[in-house]
Amino acid sequence: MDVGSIALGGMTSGLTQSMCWMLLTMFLYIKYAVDDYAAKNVPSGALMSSYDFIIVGGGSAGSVLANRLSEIEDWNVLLLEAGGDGSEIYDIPVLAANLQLTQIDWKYKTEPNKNFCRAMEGGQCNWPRGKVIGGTSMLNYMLYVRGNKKDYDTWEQLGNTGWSYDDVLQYFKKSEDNQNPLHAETPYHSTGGYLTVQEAPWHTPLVTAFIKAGLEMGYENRDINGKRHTGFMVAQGTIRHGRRCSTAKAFLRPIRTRKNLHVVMGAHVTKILIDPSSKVAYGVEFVRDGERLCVRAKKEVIVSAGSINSPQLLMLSGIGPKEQLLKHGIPVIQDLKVGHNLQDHVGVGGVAFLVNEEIALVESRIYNIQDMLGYAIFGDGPLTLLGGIEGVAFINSKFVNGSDDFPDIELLLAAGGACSDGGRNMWKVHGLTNKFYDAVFGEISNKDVWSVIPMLLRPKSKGFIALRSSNPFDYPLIYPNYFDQPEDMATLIEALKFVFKMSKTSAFRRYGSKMNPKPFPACKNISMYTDPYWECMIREYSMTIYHPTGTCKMGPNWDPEAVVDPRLRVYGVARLRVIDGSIMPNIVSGNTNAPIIMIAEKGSDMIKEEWLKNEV
Ligand SMILES: Cc1cc2nc3c(=O)[nH]c(=O)nc-3n(C[C@H](O)[C@H](O)[C@H](O)COP(=O)(O)OP(=O)(O)OC[C@H]3O[C@@H](n4cnc5c(N)ncnc54)[C@H](O)[C@@H]3O)c2cc1C
Repeated sequence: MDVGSIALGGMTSGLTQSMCWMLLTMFLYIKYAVDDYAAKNVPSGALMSSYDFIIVGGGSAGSVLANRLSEIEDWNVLLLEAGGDGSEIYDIPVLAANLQLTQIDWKYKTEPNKNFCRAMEGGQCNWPRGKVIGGTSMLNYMLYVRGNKKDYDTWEQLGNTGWSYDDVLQYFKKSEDNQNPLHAETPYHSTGGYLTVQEAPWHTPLVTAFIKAGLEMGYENRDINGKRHTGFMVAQGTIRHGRRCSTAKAFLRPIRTRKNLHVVMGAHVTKILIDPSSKVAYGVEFVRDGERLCVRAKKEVIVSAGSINSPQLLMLSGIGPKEQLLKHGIPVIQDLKVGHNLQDHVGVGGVAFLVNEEIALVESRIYNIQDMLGYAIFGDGPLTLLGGIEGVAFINSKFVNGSDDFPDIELLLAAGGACSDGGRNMWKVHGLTNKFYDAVFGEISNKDVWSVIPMLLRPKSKGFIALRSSNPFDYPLIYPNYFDQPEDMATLIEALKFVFKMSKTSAFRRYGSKMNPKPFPACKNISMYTDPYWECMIREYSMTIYHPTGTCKMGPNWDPEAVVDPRLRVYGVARLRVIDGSIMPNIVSGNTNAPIIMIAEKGSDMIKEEWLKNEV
């Protein structure tokens, strides 16, 4: 599906809206037509036979690596990306959800499981991932969240030397250009990095109500990426002048003219070439425009294809669980627990509260000439909202000790809900059946609502990724195993109870907040607002918060599950690293983009340390 038509579909109904759409598109076209979005796409004929480093995947991590490694002028770097170039249309923050199910999304689905995503088509949850330069940072919701200090200290305690919070803070700061002076002047933030971080320049009154509700419930309004983690905050995002700041824009666009970096798009890597006797990686094989090509790596191959594709590529190349590789007829080079340890943040959707004033984001209202021009010319207005998310909070359920500052629940405030686009697209993006949408949201379509998506920060349930076949173009099998561990469900129920209570604070009562009275069809025989009812809602409208991690786990050599060592080198295979979200031993207590950028910053430095030392 074409991005323009689906992303901007809501703008195209009616003559005026069509004109608005045309004006906006023309403006963005004239402003940027002369430039490539992120990089010049090198034609196959101009490729060299070998490069010092080959990076597979130009996503959140891969774009950072391409930049940092090509800082060394004597090194030649090749970045291979399966998707194409970006576009200014993808950069309109409020449209984030509309980028899903388009050609820049891999459009993964989980295998059906009766414990979750029951209201979804085929009982499968949609798992979007970016297939474009910038990867998932190009279709994410742009929230800038780092997680908890204890996450990284735990990584170190697990035997990953060099990954404590004190070690990694410098790498968060290295990439950051925080535009909020109140944050920037603290020891936790910095300015001048490639990645712009700021609040959306425009807000609805709902975010003020959210912060006030937090105060009423005993939580402070604070920088949740600073000294303490627990609290409520107006979200900061990876945006610049009100537009998305993907890693492609941040890290690749400024270095377009570097001669020692070749960026190749539309290149699907099908295999890492490894000498089976010496177990040394020496290149990659990829398919581009139907042609099979091979390139050699003089120093290293770095796999940054994300938490689904990195394990798939390793397994296709002979690195993975022995029984699984043999089942698919793949010769085993190294028997490792690739694809295991899958962790994701699961939440619950559809928790919508009606308000009695026109203060929320309703699609048909925000697509007007004034707001579009405000966006195009000044980078302001409702189109700058981070996928509609305005507030972030970290709270403690009864299962954790509040004084530890290690919250177990994150809340995301959306100034709208699944019904805010009048049933045009959001239900498809969430994978819901048409029947479910009509039953629950039909009567409140286009009404003013706010929602909170609560998410579980440290799930105990773990899943895995497995090969479907040895064909690199077949999608792998995804088993998230949400709620396998009962504690996960118990915590999420507490989160829903908190949100319900929050809707009754005076801050939200001021707008007459009232939960959507329509029960979920499968839950209608259960008393509303009881624990069994909340559980039923969670199992029906389970939602990934899109953070799969851990499938190429980093760990010390005594960890039987480890795939890479603390320097991100694949165990048993020389000159091969994995650097992306898949290396997280435990998922961080927050959104994953900033931590993955940090991982790539640190990974780049480790590579430089090792190779530059050898070259002296
Ligand atoms: C809808 C959505 C909303 C999100 N919102 C947020 C948010 O608000 N804040 C936040 O912090 N995080 C968010 N995330 C998560 C975050 O964006 C991701 O965790 C992060 O971008 C993943 O980075 P990565 O480098 O591991 O993988 P990716 O960024 O996915 O990069 C992998 C790249 O490799 C390419 N690739 C894969 N296989 C191959 C192959 N075989 N050959 C060549 N190239 C290949 C892919 O096309 C892709 O470009 C969101 C994610 C989604 C999907």
